[in-house]
Amino acid sequence: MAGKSVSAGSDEARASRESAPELVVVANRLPVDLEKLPDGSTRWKRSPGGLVTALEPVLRQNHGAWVGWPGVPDVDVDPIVEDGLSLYPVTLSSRDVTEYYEGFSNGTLWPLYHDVVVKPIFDRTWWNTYVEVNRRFAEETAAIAAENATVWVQDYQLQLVPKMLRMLRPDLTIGFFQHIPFPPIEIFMQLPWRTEIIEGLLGADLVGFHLPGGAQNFVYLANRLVGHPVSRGQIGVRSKFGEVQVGFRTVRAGAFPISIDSGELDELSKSRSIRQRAKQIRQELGNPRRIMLGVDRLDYTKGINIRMTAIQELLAEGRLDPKENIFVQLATPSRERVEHYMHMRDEIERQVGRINGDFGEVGHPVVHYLHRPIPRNELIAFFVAADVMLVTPVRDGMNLVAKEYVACRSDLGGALLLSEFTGAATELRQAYLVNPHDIDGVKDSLLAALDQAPEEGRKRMRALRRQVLAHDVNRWARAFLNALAETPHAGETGASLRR
Ligand SMILES: O=P(O)(O)OC[C@H]1O[C@H](O[C@H]2O[C@H](CO)[C@@H](O)[C@H](O)[C@H]2O)[C@H](O)[C@@H](O)[C@@H]1O
Ligand SMILES: Nc1ccn([C@@H]2O[C@H](COP(=O)(O)OP(=O)(O)O)[C@@H](O)[C@H]2O)c(=O)n1
Repeated sequence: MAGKSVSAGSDEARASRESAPELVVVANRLPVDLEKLPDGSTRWKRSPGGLVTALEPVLRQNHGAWVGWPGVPDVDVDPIVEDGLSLYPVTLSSRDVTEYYEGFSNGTLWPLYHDVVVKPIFDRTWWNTYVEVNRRFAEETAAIAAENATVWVQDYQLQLVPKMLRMLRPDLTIGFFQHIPFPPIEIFMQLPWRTEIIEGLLGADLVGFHLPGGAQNFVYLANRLVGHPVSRGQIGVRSKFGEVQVGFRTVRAGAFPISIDSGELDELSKSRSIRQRAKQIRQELGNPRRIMLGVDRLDYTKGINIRMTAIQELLAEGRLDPKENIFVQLATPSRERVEHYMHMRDEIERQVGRINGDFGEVGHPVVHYLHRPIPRNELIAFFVAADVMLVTPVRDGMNLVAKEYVACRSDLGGALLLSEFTGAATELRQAYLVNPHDIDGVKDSLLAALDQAPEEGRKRMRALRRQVLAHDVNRWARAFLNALAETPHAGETGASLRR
């Protein structure tokens, strides 16, 4: 792979950086996944998700590059170097996938950062592999980034990369964005490697979070665990950053709530083909009076079991008529070899079976459950068809699904039931907000959303759409990159980007 045998600081490496990328995104996954076909050949498939949509145009404008894992273990793929956007794959072995991705990232950090909803596993072997893989990402990035380039590291899988990268390439301007919640102090303090993680993040010039609370927690921990002087004021949204003084460097921390390509979704959802498909979906479901919808990765943080319990109890109490109300749950398979994910799948599938067993009829199940990825346009048609969208996580960094639903409702129809414990709830105040731990509250709000008067529904949806359409993903990326360009280090190195 390019640059691997050349040390980042050598003259040879410096010379080869003249045409090198000035903006580099580093993320656990590449924007494309390598797919292995039955005949043994491979092909690239675009990865879905807001991150790719957000960053791809900015990267193209700046002849940028993306460093990441191609999504399958044990494949050594060559970089794809193009004028627009270049891709630099980082190879992960099967052991890396088990210990760094499924283990430390998703068996330790994911549950710890999501309020310890399930018990995190603290395994020293996993930690060692996490360090080793983070080093590999840092080395790959150091080898390809242009002199004084801007590097934007993404998410909890790569929290050590900023410090490692700064040591290899002090000329770089480094940003980091955390896509999941950054936990309260008492929870974070459980982590045996808490100081190393904070020091890793402090290698960045700007550390971004979805919410001010996450940024505030980080600043506090930088003082408590590493003893750095820190600012004391309240951190705002896209403004009023926190500061940590690391020797002569000032590290900033800020809140930048991510969003979606709202304009594109709005347009797509108005197209004739999507409208027709939405109508057809209703027909295929037997033209029920009301359709409830859930769309999630199958993850225990998403509260899929909670909405099932609420529906089951409402049916049992006779407050929801199974002949008139249908629930569709679209669940994308996720992290399937991690134990807690297996348990959650079993629990959900038991609930589906029980509800249909108790309340369904032959040919008329109450719950329609699909466990597979859904094509983008099909998903949009479901959003258009649904009367109530159920988003009930026990904790979620943002939750883009909630914003996607709103963007797809130019007809001002539908209602959004939204957990208070999602990042999205801080912006989508006109949703039916619920505490997912309060099942009675969830049931009452679900009925209120199903029975809302049309004018009340339109009023809420109009306000929600105003928020989502005005704050799109492009604005998120620009706000972060502009703040990064204004950090003291960026000023010194003269980093400037076309944005
Ligand atoms: O890569 P996977 O292990 O398959 O997981 C998918 C992504 O899940 C997480 O998403 C988070 O980011 C979203 C966008 O900021 C946010 O809306 C959501 O609340 C988060 O859970 C994870 O953080 C990503 O790294 C994964 O790629
Ligand atoms: N069955 C599904 C479920 C989600 N998705 C997409 O996956 C993304 C999920 O983002 P999110 O922020 O809500 O949650 P995470 O899965 O990133 O934690 C959204 O863009 C969904 O539209 C999908 O394509 N198919």
